[in-house]
Amino acid sequence: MTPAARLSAAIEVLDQYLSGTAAEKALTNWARRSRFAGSKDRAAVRDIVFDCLRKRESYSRSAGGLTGRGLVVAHAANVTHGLDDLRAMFTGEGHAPDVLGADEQTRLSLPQQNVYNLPAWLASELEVSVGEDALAIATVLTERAVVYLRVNLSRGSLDTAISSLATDGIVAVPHNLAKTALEVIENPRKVASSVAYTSGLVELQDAASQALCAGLPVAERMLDYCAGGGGKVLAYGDQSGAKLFAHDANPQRLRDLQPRAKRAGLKVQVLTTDACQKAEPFDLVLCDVPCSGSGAWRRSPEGKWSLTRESFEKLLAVQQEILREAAPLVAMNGVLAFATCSLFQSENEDQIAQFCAENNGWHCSFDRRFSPLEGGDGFYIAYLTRDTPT
Ligand SMILES: C[S@@+](CC[C@H](N)C(=O)[O-])C[C@H]1O[C@@H](n2cnc3c(N)ncnc32)[C@H](O)[C@@H]1O
Repeated sequence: MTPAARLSAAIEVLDQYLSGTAAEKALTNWARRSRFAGSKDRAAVRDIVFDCLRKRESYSRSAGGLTGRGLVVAHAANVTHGLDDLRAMFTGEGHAPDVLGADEQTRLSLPQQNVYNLPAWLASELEVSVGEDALAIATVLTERAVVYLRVNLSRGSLDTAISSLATDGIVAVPHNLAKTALEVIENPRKVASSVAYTSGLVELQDAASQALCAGLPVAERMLDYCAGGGGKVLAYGDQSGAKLFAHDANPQRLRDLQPRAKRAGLKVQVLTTDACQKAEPFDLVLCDVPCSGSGAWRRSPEGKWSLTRESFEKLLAVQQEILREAAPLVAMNGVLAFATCSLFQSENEDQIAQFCAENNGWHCSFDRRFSPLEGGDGFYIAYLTRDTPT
């Protein structure tokens, strides 16, 4: 496909998304209809669509409306060099999008305003939570996410991983957020088939997520209560001698965990909810709860436009419910670690304050926010320590 034909495809996908289809589904539908598109075309169309989702508000302002074409015209104007380059893409010939109208060209020449690229209520939520960093953070969230790798130190050093990746054409450099973190600066799409990855020397994991796991307290028995694909329990396990357990309310979400554990050379015992109660106490229980995902909106930009106040309120209630469920599993003097990939105070500090106010015998012994301005995704971690009764 020509670059112009990829723009046309992105217009088609975005129109479907704007009429109510999830972006991933709209991309899959397009790929099924377009057997001629190779893997590079599919990746390029996906990149255009995701850029448009990240910058949906600023692009729709430039375009004078929220349409697939408007978003793609503004995207193209952002990545090409000047109006002549742009006109060369919008020729209406072959599979290229229609010629630019006079109105579209005039709009593109107007000065751009700084916008949050967030629904107004979420921009307010961000301002309340991070104060004067709000616009800078919202802007970082409109950029494409960096690909980070975690080096399994039990399998090899950072240097070994860098060399192994290089043999597969991948360039990676250490990142200062975590001592296990590598930032991929060339050929991130080759990672999944590289020897370093398939042999378990590296895993895909955000750098802030790695830092969060590395800081968790030392434990003999650690339960990851919301384990999902197991990213956190595996990161913790690589650096500790703890006996590892994993649970998730949705067992389907755990399906990648055992293959990943095997690749990393780790043993993780999966527990049902009942089995967690039989196996307690654990000296560390991590609750990486479902959240708005606001810290990771570079990766999943659709989330910022689909989140409603109602679904947000439900998430807040689920977060408290999970803390209530997990707390009895923690040993005396043990730690209930609460984590989100959210930037919002209401999902972070406020939840910890509410838990401590409602539950005697617990205190918050540590908390930390990771800002996307540090390079990784936004995260929050708090340790709730269970006090010995006096
Ligand atoms: C943010 S994800 C976890 C990601 C995972 N820790 C990782 O690092 O890959 C949140 C997980 O919580 C699970 N979950 C939702 N409600 C739960 C509950 N009441 N108890 C336990 N897990 C729950 C979801 O199924 C989801 O897999």
